[in-house]
Amino acid sequence: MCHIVALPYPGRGHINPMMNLCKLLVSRNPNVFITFVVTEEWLSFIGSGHGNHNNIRFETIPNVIPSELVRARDFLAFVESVSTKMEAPFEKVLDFLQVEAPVVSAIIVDTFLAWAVDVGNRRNIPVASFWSMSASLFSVFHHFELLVQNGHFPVELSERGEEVVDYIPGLASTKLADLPTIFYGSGRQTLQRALESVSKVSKAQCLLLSSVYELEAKVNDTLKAKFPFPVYPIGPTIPYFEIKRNLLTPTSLNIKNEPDNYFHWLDSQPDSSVLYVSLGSLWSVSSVQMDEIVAGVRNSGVRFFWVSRGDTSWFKDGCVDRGIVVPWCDQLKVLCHSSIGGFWTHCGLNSTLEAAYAGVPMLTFPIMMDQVPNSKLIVEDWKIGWRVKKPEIGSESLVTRDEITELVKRFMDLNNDERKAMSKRAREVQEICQEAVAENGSSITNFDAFLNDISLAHFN
Ligand SMILES: O=c1ccn([C@@H]2O[C@H](COP(=O)(O)OP(=O)(O)O[C@H]3O[C@H](CO)[C@@H](O)[C@H](O)[C@H]3O)[C@@H](O)[C@H]2O)c(=O)[nH]1
Repeated sequence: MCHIVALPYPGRGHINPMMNLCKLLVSRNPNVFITFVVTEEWLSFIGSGHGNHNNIRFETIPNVIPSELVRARDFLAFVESVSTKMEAPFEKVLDFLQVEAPVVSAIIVDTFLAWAVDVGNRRNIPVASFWSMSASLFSVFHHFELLVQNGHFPVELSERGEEVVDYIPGLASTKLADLPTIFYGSGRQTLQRALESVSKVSKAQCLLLSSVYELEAKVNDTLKAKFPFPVYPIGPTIPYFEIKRNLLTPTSLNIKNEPDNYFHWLDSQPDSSVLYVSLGSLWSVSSVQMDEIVAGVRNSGVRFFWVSRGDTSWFKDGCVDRGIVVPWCDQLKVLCHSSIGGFWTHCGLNSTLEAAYAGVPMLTFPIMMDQVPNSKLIVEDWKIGWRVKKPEIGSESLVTRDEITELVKRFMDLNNDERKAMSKRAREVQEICQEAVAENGSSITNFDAFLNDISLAHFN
């Protein structure tokens, strides 16, 4: 029996891919047993949804960090708590597990929980660091010194945002304004913590990337060459294994017990006619900008499926005749429905990869952090999306309702030649993702190699 302890960073965009990776591991090998460690609050959010897997069980640590419900209000305080308060209770969980059989064979930890690498090393337990963002971004952090050496850090984006960075190993040329906001804009105070986390990876025994090898081949090769230990791209770490068989039969995606059965609504819409709108699980845009987005999409006359995260104030006049507003949904299943023709996204990596896997073109509206370079990947490198919001050079600008209306109309017009080319490319990228997770595909091969490493204690 191979007992793995999984420790995700406490946020939806990190817990989901870690859970998906764990489900895949136990499905590849029935001798794998996983203890998934989250805060008590997070267990209350996810327990019922994920708790029915025989070989995955939960352990909790107390709520020593700010609640998920308020963490976006003071992100710096949240990052500091996560960096300093979780270690001691996590050690207690390990103490408890270590007197139990089976012994812990490995820890998989989110890269941003740098301290857990030291915990594993002190106890002689191999640590696999899991990076839930793009491989390209990992390379940028890992080679941060090059930005400094080339005079690109620190800089004012308003003066130099158009300058090109072409020296990060494996990374396609990119403008400074397309680098993560943590370097030059919002979240800057947490940069030091992020850099420490990435540099701590060299003390782990393996690196798991949520990247699809073929979609970031150069940068994945660079990282493999860089580290003395295995680097495994295993993406997309999305729940494709839960829908794979149903992909081509939309009505069978129906969830019988879903209280608001939005799949019925989707079933009744024409193919590729619906714009799916979701801005992820945490961040929000300003309310002035939100007014413009809602008005712009509505005025376009395009059908829409809107995830409100419970805030329906923008739709209180009830005027949603061509659309549906839900508090939350089964996102990948929705994206795979044949009526979905586009995704207005904030470019979180999970959403990005879910759209890529589903072959759905994107309208990109990054809010912060890695979402900015993800937007560049989507639009310029993979060519499966258009930008709504240009990278910020200087002060934050508003995208108006009229601009949005015009863009959404063109984007959802299936007869538009530019749109046709983008849809074709989206299908090619979809094929790349689906091949990566097919038997003998790059990600599945990497999963198996990782499992083999753990069971043979091959790390080092
Ligand atoms: O109605 C919904 C909306 C979202 N989701 C899921 O929520 C997750 C959202 O993840 P992501 O798209 O990555 O966005 P964030 O929650 O914002 O993710 C954080 O974590 C990501 C991975 O590190 C980063 O790329 C983002 O910038 C960061 O904000 C995905 O699994 C979605 O499938 C649902 O299940 N239902």
